Amino acid sequence: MSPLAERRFLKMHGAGNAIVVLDLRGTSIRVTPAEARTIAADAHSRFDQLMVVHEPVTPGTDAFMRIYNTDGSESGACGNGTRCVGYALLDDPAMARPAENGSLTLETKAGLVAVRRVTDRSFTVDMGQPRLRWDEIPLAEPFPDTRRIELQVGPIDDPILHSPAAVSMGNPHAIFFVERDPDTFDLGRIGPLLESHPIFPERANISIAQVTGRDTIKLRVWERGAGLTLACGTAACATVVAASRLRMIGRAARVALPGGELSIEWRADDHVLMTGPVYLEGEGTFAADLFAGLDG
Ligand SMILES: N[C@H](CCC[C@H](N)C(=O)O)C(=O)O
Repeated sequence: MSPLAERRFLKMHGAGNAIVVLDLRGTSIRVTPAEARTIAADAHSRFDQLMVVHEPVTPGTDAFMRIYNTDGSESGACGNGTRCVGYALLDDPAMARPAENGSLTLETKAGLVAVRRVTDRSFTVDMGQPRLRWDEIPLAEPFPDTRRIELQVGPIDDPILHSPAAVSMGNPHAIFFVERDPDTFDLGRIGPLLESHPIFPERANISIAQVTGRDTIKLRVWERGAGLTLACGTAACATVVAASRLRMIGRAARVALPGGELSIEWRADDHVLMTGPVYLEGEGTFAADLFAGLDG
């Protein structure tokens, strides 16, 4: 029987991004891609990202997080999910441990993030610094200027989308800036084509963004390994950085996504701060036979 059977999880969302939080501290259990896919496929625990909390690795941090997409792939960052983990480690009766002044330092395979409470249901995450060099995104070709890369969708002489920005927030993002409403593009069809384009050796999250004011952006996201989601925190961060680099906005914006609004600031010290809501839908335990069909 899987060591995950009958373990408790929290069902949450951050601005509509479906998140499951699982606490594996005190165990040596590591969720396999197949187990993550199985959890995502169950109606009680479906997620866009699964946030697994492990014992801290680096001294001075509070926990190590592994982040799984619906397809079982792992990501180095998840903004909405990190706010949900912040809530769980500060407020959940079973998961909370004493924390320094209501803030936590969490580690992922991409580095450190810091989360702190703003209000009862709002948290700010310091997502760290954006990675902007072509080989940090990563891209398959040495683009000297990642503010616009040579990539387009549609006919060469009349592309539907072209010249996206490329940014990593610990995970790869391509952002197409458009003049008209992003909802008028068929991202459900375009997204999967671009997610796995050879220019992205680790695939990519694909965003379509419309700058609607000096500090407002409308954003739609096709997520790597998860598909269309109602919100994506790292995409919101990547989009503000990209728009700022292109002088389309200053260094902060409110980003409107289908599931809600996120406030992003690319601070002068190069750290990107994201503030947004968390919502606890409930909790559950994985059925004893949920993983029965998995070999090994
Ligand atoms: N929804 C997440 C992003 C997950 C990124 C994941 N799709 C990947 O990079 O593989 C967020 O709020 O930042």
